[in-house]
Amino acid sequence: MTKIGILGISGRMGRLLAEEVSTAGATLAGGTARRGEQWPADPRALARVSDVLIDFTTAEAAEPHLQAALEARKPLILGTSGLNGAQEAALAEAGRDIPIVYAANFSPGVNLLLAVAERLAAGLPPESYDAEIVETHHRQKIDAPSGTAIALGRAVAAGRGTTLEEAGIESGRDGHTGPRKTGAIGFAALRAGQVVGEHTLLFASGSEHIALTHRSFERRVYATGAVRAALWAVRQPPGLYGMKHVLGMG
Ligand SMILES: NC(=O)C1=CN([C@@H]2O[C@H](COP(=O)(O)OP(=O)(O)OC[C@H]3O[C@@H](n4cnc5c(N)ncnc54)[C@H](OP(=O)(O)O)[C@@H]3O)[C@@H](O)[C@H]2O)C=CC1
Ligand SMILES: O=C(O)C1=N[C@H](C(=O)O)C[C@H](O)C1
Repeated sequence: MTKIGILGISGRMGRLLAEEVSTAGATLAGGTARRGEQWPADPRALARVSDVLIDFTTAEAAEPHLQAALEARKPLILGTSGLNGAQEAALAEAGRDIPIVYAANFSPGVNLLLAVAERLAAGLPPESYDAEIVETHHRQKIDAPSGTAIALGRAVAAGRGTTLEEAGIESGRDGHTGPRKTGAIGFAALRAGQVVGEHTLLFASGSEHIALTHRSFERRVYATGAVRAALWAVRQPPGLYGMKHVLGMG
């Protein structure tokens, strides 16, 4: 049985991941947490006794976790959001040595939505159709825009044959912003109550709107996907993969 180690096992996602490991017929190798009260805080020790690691923690913690996976030569499933460019570049580098599945969202629905977003963007010229992404999450979420919102923005940019950085980002508009920049991709983030995760992608021209909305009603959908990715990753050669590869959409 595959031994799965969970980095961040005390968290909202970590607790569900621990349940999903046994549901999927795998073994829980152990877990870590920041405070180390119930669980130890040493990712290296966990990596040594695990066949594969799953990380749902913070961007700050993701770096030492990546090092632990690299040192132990164990696959890593990374669901943590809020990584910066340098941290994402380090993942690409590490993918030369170990299998890594890095996904902003492990739900099947969101990964299909990403594919549809890219397709739609390819057919809707940016001169006529403004792309706006609105996301809503629970009040505890510490990063914005969400990883999924950024992934949607990247999908739109890819469909338009460019990158998010080149297209331009308009985020958190406030005050005298001036008119919208043609081709820019807009982001708005709401934090309210205990919303699990909602994302809407809007394409709006002067004469029509297309709005695509995904709502998660329970976090378990992410946990199930991440454990599925872990069982897939142990059979893969080194590489940086996404959930689309796990789902056979790559
Ligand atoms: N890709 C996807 O599908 C999804 C991604 N996420 C992302 O997963 C991450 C975690 O979300 P969530 O479970 O809600 O967060 P929580 O705050 O509930 O849990 C965070 C976990 O990480 C641990 N942790 C925090 N800081 C450190 C640190 N410096 N070193 C080691 N461990 C640390 C915490 O330990 P302690 O309890 O001791 O503080 C806790 O176990 C977020 O980035 C979120 O955006 C969430 C859902 C789906
Ligand atoms: O923090 C969360 O809760 C979530 N984070 C991920 C993100 O940033 O997109 C995935 C999901 O939306 C839930």
